[in-house]
Amino acid sequence: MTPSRHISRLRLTAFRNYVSAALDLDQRHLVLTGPNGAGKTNLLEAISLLAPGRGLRRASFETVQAQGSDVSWAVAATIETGDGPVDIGTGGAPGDGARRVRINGANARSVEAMSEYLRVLWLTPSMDGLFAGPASERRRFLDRLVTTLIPSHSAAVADYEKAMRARNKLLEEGGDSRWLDATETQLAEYAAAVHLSRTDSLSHLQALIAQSLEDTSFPAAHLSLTPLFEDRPEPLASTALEAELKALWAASRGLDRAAGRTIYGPHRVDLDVTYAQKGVPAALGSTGEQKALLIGLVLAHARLVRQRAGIAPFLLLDEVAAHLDPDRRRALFSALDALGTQCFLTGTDPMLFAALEGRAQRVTVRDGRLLPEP
Ligand SMILES: Nc1ncnc2c1ncn2[C@@H]1O[C@H](COP(=O)(O)OP(=O)(O)OP(=O)(O)O)[C@@H](O)[C@H]1O
Repeated sequence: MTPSRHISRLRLTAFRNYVSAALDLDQRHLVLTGPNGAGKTNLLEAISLLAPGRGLRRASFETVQAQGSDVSWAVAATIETGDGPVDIGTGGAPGDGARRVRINGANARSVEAMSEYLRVLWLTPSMDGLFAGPASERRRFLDRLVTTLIPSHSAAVADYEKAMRARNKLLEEGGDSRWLDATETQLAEYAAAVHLSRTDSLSHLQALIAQSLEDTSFPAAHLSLTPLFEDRPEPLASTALEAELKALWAASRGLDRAAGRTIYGPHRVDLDVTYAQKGVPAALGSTGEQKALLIGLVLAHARLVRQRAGIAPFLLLDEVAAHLDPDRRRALFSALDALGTQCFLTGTDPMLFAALEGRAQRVTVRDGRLLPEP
């Protein structure tokens, strides 16, 4: 059994509409209610920044700085790990596009260092259009999923994209073929790593979903990547995949030069999502059905992180309960309890969380102030 972790203290300074706020927490879930614009999502966003990346809004760090304040923004949390508390903090100076991370008072060597102590997953209303929206959103969703399992994945994707821009520039400038050879060798190395991490993570997720197909509270998804090559199967071994990609790019230089971009590669694949039981594309489901599928996916993802990384992830569920009928809401709360992880839920109506009874702490949010309820 994975030891449960929880956030026992949370502090926000000059973060969006919070001037300064602190909250003591126990192991239970946290329910945040309050009127529109109170700061509920902002608090979830603050927690999402305890993971690598730009958080659940994908905002720039200049934007999270409280407007009109010249105090540096900061989010700090004490995590109870089972081996004692760990203090994790992140923040940046006003106008600074970067952020720093501190762990137990010392500067961390990288943002990924936080992943040793906690993982964070989220579901927000902005993900509602995931299945019917552009492929780039699904790739981003997939890469976040992979990064929660393999923290170095986001850096691998960034390396791949950088090498691809270098290749595009060389093609545009009519670069020397030896430079192109070297760039494509490097690109193939990054591409194979990115692609294999994606396929590997998806196959683990699929295996875990298959084990719980009989639980129909939230429909199970079947996920697959569109093929990397149009006319042949993909090699499973890294070196063979690198060789195939290198050959493909060498052969498509003329085409890519004319197009002004690299046409083929892992940056073009799409994540196909269907209902596992019905085999129907996810995008054809009703609004409520798509939401239920997303919830099922996030629950499976959380179980996978717990199983593979050995850390039960914190779950941030923004305005999820409002979309569910009472039976599904109860099923969601039971599923959250079964995960054995601390969940943070938001909503405007406290009645939506009545079925959670004593299993959650409640906080009212008003104008960037946190008011715990007795
Ligand atoms: N950098 C910032 N500085 C100060 N205030 C900000 C900043 N960014 C956003 N806000 C304010 O935060 C508020 C939005 O908070 P948030 O999105 O957390 O609301 P919410 O409680 O989730 O509301 P809803 O129920 O409508 O989703 C808005 O009033 C917005 O103007």
